[in-house]
Amino acid sequence: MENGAAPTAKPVIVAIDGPSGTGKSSTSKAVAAQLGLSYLDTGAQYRAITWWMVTNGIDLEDPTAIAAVAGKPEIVSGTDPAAPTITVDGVDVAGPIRTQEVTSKVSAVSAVPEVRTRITELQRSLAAGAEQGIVVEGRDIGTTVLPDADLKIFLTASPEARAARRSGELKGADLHTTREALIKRDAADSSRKTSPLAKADDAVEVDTTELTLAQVIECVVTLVEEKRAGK
Ligand SMILES: Nc1ncnc2c1ncn2[C@@H]1O[C@H](COP(=O)(O)OP(=O)(O)O)[C@@H](O)[C@H]1O
Ligand SMILES: Nc1ccn([C@@H]2O[C@H](COP(=O)(O)OP(=O)(O)O)[C@@H](O)[C@H]2O)c(=O)n1
Repeated sequence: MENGAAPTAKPVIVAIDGPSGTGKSSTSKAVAAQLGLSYLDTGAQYRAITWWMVTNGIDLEDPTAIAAVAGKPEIVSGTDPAAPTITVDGVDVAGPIRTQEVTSKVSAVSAVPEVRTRITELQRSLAAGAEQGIVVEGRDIGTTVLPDADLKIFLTASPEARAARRSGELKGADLHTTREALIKRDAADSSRKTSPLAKADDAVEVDTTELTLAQVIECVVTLVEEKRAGK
């Protein structure tokens, strides 16, 4: 090696997709932290643009109205897995993007092609700038945003397991209502025309229903290490 410098590993790009409550965020954050990679929660970006539209009184029943202002808010994502951040026009929206109102409206906003084009550009630019590599989680990362990712994972879990995990987070939330809302959002995300929630042909599917979070993390870390070792 010239100058005796240690060989630097090529940045690794990992795409993790799947429906709500399958463990994408928790797994992606932990894998990125363990392997020294950046981390991007793309759902947070769609939630952030939805929050801006709600706050600015945009008619979310009208895709043309959404498209007309899709370029207006400035969305900035911090990609440190130990402390991910999200701001809209300089305002920290990490809390407000998790309200029931935003959750119930995000699918309508994320289905609009102009919104997807805008957010996809941001995602590609963050992935390209990640020096060590990045774990990007969402719905269309392996299929559309980063089709050349080094590793693609598609997480699944039964609707019952996913609803139980979500209502555990939303303290006191009714299990049946949570399950119905989750199934409705998955259906909307899977059936939209532009870049729907889908498993890429070359993604590794991991059913997390019977696995602990620690087991899922270990499984993904092993898959990344195998890729890096060229297996
Ligand atoms: N394999 C698992 N077993 C049990 N709970 C899990 C598992 N994976 C994730 N969780 C929990 O389920 C909830 C939803 O996980 P999250 O990572 O936010 O999913 P997603 O990003 O796919 O919506 C979190 O409270 C998380 O701690
Ligand atoms: N790559 C992505 C990520 C999220 N989304 C949209 O953003 C919403 C919120 O995503 P999220 O990852 O925060 O959802 P949860 O898994 O936290 O429930 C999804 O329901 C989709 O409508 C998307 O369209 N494409």
